[in-house]
Amino acid sequence: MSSEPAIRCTGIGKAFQLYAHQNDQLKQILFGLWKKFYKEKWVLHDMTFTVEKGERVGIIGRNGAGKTTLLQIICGITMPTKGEFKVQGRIAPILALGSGFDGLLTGRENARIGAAILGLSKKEVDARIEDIAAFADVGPFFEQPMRTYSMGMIARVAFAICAHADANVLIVDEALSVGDQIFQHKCERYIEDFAHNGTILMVSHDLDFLEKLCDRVLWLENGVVKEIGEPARIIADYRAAMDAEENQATGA
Ligand SMILES: Nc1ncnc2c1ncn2[C@@H]1O[C@H](COP(=O)(O)OP(=O)(O)OP(=O)(O)O)[C@@H](O)[C@H]1O
Repeated sequence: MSSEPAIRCTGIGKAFQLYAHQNDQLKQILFGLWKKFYKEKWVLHDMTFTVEKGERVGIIGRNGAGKTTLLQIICGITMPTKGEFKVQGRIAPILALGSGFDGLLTGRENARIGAAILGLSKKEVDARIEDIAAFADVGPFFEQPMRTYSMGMIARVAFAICAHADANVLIVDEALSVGDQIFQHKCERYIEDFAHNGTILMVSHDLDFLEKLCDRVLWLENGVVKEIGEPARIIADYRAAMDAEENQATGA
């Protein structure tokens, strides 16, 4: 087994292109060689960190800090503007997978496609599809088009596929927040179980769960790593910063 980390990010930066007017995008395509018709919005800056094989790393930070964007880069959904990243092993991107579902296809059809995208052969998909259905536990909706699903039901199917994909790197973006309590606990048990053998990189606002699960926590602020290290310490610092800001805002 190679001693390379499961995830290595080196100098990752991400800028989105913001267009002031709708037709600026067309102008950019036609005349972009001569003039820039967009403003760059940098949301990640020079992010360098590694996640070792078998490590559980949580990512925390305020809304808009760049957590989802970072996970999307690591999952290959969006490209970094600067820097490089490398992932060793098979990724299961929980929730990100759900955003690729086709609303016209049934849960079963999307689950088959999703599992294949994650690398399962047709034979493996055939063997696991009923287990995926049972894990998702959306009842007869599994045979209905996914446009009829609630957010929580979409998350259930996405999570179920990832849980059966033989992945060794689990990327979780707030997957638990949209599920009901029963499903949340089922996912938590699955994640805790997965943590015995696999690598986990997980974004969550559930600080208690991250503190219990993770070996390290990364605090992302305005697109930079503010702190990374021992969960209890980082989470205490983060809570103190949030409390101080809230007190300032409310004049308490
Ligand atoms: N496609 C896009 N185009 C322009 N800006 C974007 C795009 N996607 C995200 N952003 C911006 O990037 C920043 C980081 O967003 P991101 O979703 O990564 O934050 P986050 O930390 O996951 O937030 P939250 O906790 O609210 O989920 C935000 O300012 C957001 O508005």
